[in-house]
Amino acid sequence: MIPLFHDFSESTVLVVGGGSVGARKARRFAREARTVVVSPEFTDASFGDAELVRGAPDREAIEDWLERVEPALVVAATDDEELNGAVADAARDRRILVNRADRAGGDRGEGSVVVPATVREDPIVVAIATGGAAPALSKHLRRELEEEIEGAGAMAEFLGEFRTELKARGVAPDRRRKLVGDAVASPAVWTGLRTGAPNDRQVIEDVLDRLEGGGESG
Ligand SMILES: C[C@@]1(CC(=O)O)c2cc3[nH]c(cc4nc(cc5[nH]c(cc(n2)[C@H]1CCC(=O)O)[C@@](C)(CC(=O)O)[C@@H]5CCC(=O)O)C(CC(=O)O)=C4CCC(=O)O)c(CCC(=O)O)c3CC(=O)O
Ligand SMILES: NC(=O)C1=CN([C@@H]2O[C@H](COP(=O)(O)OP(=O)(O)OC[C@H]3O[C@@H](n4cnc5c(N)ncnc54)[C@H](O)[C@@H]3O)[C@@H](O)[C@H]2O)C=CC1
Repeated sequence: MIPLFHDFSESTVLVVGGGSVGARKARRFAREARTVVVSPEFTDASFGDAELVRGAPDREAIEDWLERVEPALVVAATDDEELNGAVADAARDRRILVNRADRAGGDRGEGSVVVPATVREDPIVVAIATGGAAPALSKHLRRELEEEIEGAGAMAEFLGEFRTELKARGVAPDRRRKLVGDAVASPAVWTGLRTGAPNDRQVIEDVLDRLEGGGESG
């Protein structure tokens, strides 16, 4: 399987099954997509901004749901393996992406997607999967990485502005690459960002002074 980042902002995600797994997936997708959850019962856990629809679709009713909702992705998260299989088959027939919560391993079939453990340090996103071998390990690594990359979001924002500034000043590509490489490896820049530098413009000026002055070339 190949990791990709997918924009769901104009899409619908259909979650079949309203238990704790359905709720977790619904919370995640509802951050961005219109998310509809169908289930005869819903757990007390939060479903985020998802729309909850009571129902217990069988194989045929699933076809109707897909036709009506036109989802970009379907999550099969019921405790009924056969129904999850029917959801996956129906989605595949229509070339809709499908995430089965009750299947592990690499042999997942066409159009399968896995929901990874995710670390967010906006604008940075890290996705972790274990090929289905051990989701608990994905969760464990996610927690470790959350600590590890603290502050990297601010660095990403800073470097984004820094690159724009260098381009605006007409700095040649080779020189730009060197300056950006030096900035990202500079302990002083990391410390400045982590201790809440006054503003990125000032940091950019300081970094340019320092780097162009040859004081810190990394
Ligand atoms: C294949 C996959 C399909 C998919 O769901 O996309 C899948 C499948 C299964 N998970 C199972 C169990 C558990 N899953 C978790 C947790 C998470 N599972 C997630 C993803 C995935 N789970 C995909 C593979 C990802 C990878 O490759 O690593 C995470 C990362 C994302 C998310 O789901 O949001 C989320 C952590 C989020 C976070 O905290 O960051 C825990 C831990 C817990 O709940 O505390 C347990 C109990 C402990 C254990 O069993 O490990 C079972 C057995 C069910 C049973 O016992 O019957 C199956 C089915 C099977 O194995 O057959
Ligand atoms: N991917 C993951 O992270 C994990 C996956 N699992 C797998 O996911 C499945 C679901 O896990 P939980 O949410 O903990 O189970 P659960 O039993 O709490 O929830 C299942 C939900 O499916 C609903 N349901 C039953 N028939 C339905 C139908 N015809 N249409 C729509 N909804 C229906 C039930 O009302 C219930 O709300 C488990 O069977 C297990 O195989 C379990 C743990 C973690």
